[in-house]
Amino acid sequence: MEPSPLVGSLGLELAEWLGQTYRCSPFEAVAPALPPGFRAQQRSRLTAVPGPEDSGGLASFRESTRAAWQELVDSARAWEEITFLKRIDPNHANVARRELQRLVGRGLVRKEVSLPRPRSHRYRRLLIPGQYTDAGEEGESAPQTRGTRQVELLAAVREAAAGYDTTGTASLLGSAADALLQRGLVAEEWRRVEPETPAGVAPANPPPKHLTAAQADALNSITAALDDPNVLPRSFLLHGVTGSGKTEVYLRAIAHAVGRGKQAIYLVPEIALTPQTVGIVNDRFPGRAAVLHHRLTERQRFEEWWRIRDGQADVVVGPRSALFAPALNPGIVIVDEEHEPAYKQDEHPPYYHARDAALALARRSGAVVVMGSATPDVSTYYEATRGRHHLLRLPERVPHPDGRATPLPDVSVVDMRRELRLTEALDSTLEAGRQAILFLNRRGSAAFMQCRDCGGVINCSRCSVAYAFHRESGRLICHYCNRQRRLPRACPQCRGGRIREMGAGTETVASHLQQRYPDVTIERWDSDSVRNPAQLEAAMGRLSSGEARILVGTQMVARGLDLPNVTLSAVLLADLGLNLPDFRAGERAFALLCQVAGRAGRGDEPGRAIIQTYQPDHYAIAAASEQDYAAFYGIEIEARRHQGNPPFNRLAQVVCSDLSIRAVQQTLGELVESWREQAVREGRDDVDIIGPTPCLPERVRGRYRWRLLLRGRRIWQFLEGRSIPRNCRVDVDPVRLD
Ligand SMILES: Nc1ncnc2c1ncn2[C@@H]1O[C@H](COP(=O)(O)OP(=O)(O)OP(=O)(O)O)[C@@H](O)[C@H]1O
Repeated sequence: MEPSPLVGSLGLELAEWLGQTYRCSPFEAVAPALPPGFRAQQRSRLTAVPGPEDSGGLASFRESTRAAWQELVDSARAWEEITFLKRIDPNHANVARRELQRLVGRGLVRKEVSLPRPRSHRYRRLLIPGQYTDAGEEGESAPQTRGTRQVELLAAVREAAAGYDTTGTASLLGSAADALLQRGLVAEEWRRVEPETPAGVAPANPPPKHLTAAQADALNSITAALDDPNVLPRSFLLHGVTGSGKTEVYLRAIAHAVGRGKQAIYLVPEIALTPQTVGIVNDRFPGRAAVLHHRLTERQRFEEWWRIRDGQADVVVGPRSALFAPALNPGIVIVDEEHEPAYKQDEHPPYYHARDAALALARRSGAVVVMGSATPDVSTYYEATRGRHHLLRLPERVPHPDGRATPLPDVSVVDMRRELRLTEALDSTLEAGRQAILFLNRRGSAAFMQCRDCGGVINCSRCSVAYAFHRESGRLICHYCNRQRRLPRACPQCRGGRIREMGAGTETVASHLQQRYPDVTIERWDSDSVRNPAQLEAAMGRLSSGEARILVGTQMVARGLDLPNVTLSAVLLADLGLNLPDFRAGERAFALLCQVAGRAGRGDEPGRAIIQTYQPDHYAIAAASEQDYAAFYGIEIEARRHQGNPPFNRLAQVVCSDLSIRAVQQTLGELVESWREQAVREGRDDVDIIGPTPCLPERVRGRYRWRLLLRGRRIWQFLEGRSIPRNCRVDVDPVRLD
C-alpha cells in the first residue's frame, strides 16, 4: 500500500493547468504525473463485506458468482481480484468483471486498489565454484557418475570469473544445478541488481576548467535566480550559436541547484537520439541521475519513477514526459533545443507543449526554467524581447584551447539547377582524413514509384499518400500507416512494366556513396536503420573512433552531435519541407539548416557546409547560409504580424476524423455554422474560424481527416464550455497543422 498520495500538490496544480489549457478530462490531465504503467502494476484486493450474511440478495447472480462469493466469505481474508474473477468465469473476463462490479455496487464485496512500490531491490542468482573439488568430494569415480549437463555446467561455472549468471537459463539448469549444489561442487550467490540506467556515450573530454566570458555571464544570471526567489521572470532563453557551450551552462546551473538541495529536470527533444547528453549527465552526477527513456521497459520506468520520488535522483533526464517526473522539490528545468516540435505531445491527450508546461510548473513552484537553442522558436524569442524571459546570449563558438576563435562553418548555397558541388567537397574532406555528415529529410530508396507509361503513382490504399520504396527490403512502405507490400511487376493501372523510382532517399544516397567510396565506412541513420539506443550508441562509437567517415541520415543527424573531426556538413535537398502549407515551414527549414551546418568545424579545423536547393533566394535559406538568426527573425516576425499568426494570436485546430467523408464534412459544417452563430450572439469578433479544410494527407489508416482552425487572442475562453463532437479532437497551440 502506498500511504502518501501518488501525485503531490504541485502535480495536481499542473494537472489543473493542463486540463484548462488543453481542454482535456481530469483523468487525462493527471495521467502524465502517474507512475508509468501503473495500470499494469496496480493490485486490487477483494474482501467480503461482513454483515450481509443473507445470500438471498445474491439470487440475481450467476451460480458461479454465488459460489465464489461464499468461498470469499469463508476464507475470511482478502483475495486478489484476478483470482476471484477466475472463479466466476475463467473464460469470459468481461462477464466476470460485470458480475464483480454488481457485487461491489450492492455492498457485498469491498475492493481496495493499491499501487505497490517496486521491491526495493532485485537480486540475481549466480553460481560460483563450491568448496569441494572433484577429488575431495567423492573420490576419483565422481566425474563419471555425473551426467554430461552437470559436467558442462561445472566447467562453465569454474570458467565464469564473475560468477555464472543463471538469469533466463534457470529452468534449463534445473536438476544439473541442484545436483552440483548438493555435492558442494558449486555454491549459490545472490547479487543485488542495480536499476539499469542507460549509460549513454561517455564524454571524450573531461569537463572544461574555465567558462568563456559569455558562458560565465549566462551562468551568473541563472544562479542569481536560483539563489533568490524574488528574481523575476523565472525563465531564461539561452540563445547560443551551435557549439557555443550551452550544455556546459546547463550542467553547471544544474549542479548549483542540486547543491542547494533541489532537483533538476533536463528535457531533451528525443532521448534516444541524444546518447552524448545522457553520457555527460551520468558522468557529472554519477549514481544520482535518472534517465527516463521510452524504450526502457515499463518495469524499468516504474522503478526510475520511484527512485525520483524517493529523492534518490537529483537529475532527471528525459523527453517531454519527464517534466511530470515526481521531483518533489524541483529547482531548475532545462529545455534543450526548445524550438523542437517534439516537445508537443500530439499523439494522445493531453496535447501539451512541454516548454509551456515547464513555464507553468515554474510559476507554481518557483523553479527556474532555462530554454536553450541556436535557433529559438520565433514565439519564444518574441516573448524574450518583450521581457517575459531573460535573454542570454552566447554569440560565438567556444574558442580553441590556444585561444584561437572557432568560426562558424562557411556555408555555400548550391543552386541545384546549375551545379553539383558536393562530390568535390566530399573527396577533399575524405582525402584530408576528416568526416562528413549528409542530411536528407527522406528515408528509403525512393519517395514514390511512378509508371513511365501512364504516369500513375502507387498509393497506399488506406492513406492518401504514395508508398515509399525501400530497396533493402524490396518493399513499398507507407510512411503514415506503415502498411507494406511487395513492389508489383506491372503498373496496377495500365499493366505497363516501366515502374521507376522517383525522389532519392537516404538508402539510395548511402548506396551511391558506398559505390563511389568502396573502402570508406558509411553510417546511415534513419528510423529504418537505427531502431534502438544500443544501435545508435554503437554507431556513435564508430563515428567517434573515426572508423566511420561519412554519416548519412534524416533529422536524426541534425541533433546535438558534437564530433570534432567533422569538417563538412551538407543538406542534400533543402526544399523538402520548405513548401508545406504550414506557416512555420520557413522557421522549421531555417532551424534545421542551421543545426545541420552547425555540426561542422567544431574541432581544430574550420568547417564548411553546403546547402543544395532549387530555391536559393528563399529567405530561410538565405538567412541560414549566413547563420543569421536576427535576419531570419526580422522577416519572419513581420510576416507573422501581418498574417495574424502566433505569437500575435493563438491557434487551436479541431480535427475531425471518420471512416466516411460525408460524416466528416457534415460534422464540421454543422460545427462551424453553430460556432459562427454563437460568436455573433456573444459578440465575439476576436476569434476567426477558418475552414473546414482537408488535412494533409486527407486520409490516414482509412479515416478521412478535415480540420477547422480557430485563431484569436482568447481562444481558450472561446472554447470553454463548448461541446466537441465525439469524432473530433481539439489541439490547442498546435505546432503542426494537420
Ligand atoms: N568553457 C569551455 N571550454 C572548453 N571547451 C568547452 C567549454 N564549454 C564547452 N566546451 C566544449 O565545446 C563543445 C561544444 O559545446 P556544446 O556541445 O555544449 O555546444 P552547444 O552550444 O550545446 O552546441 P549545439 O547547439 O550545436 O548542440 C563541446 O565539446 C564542449 O565540451
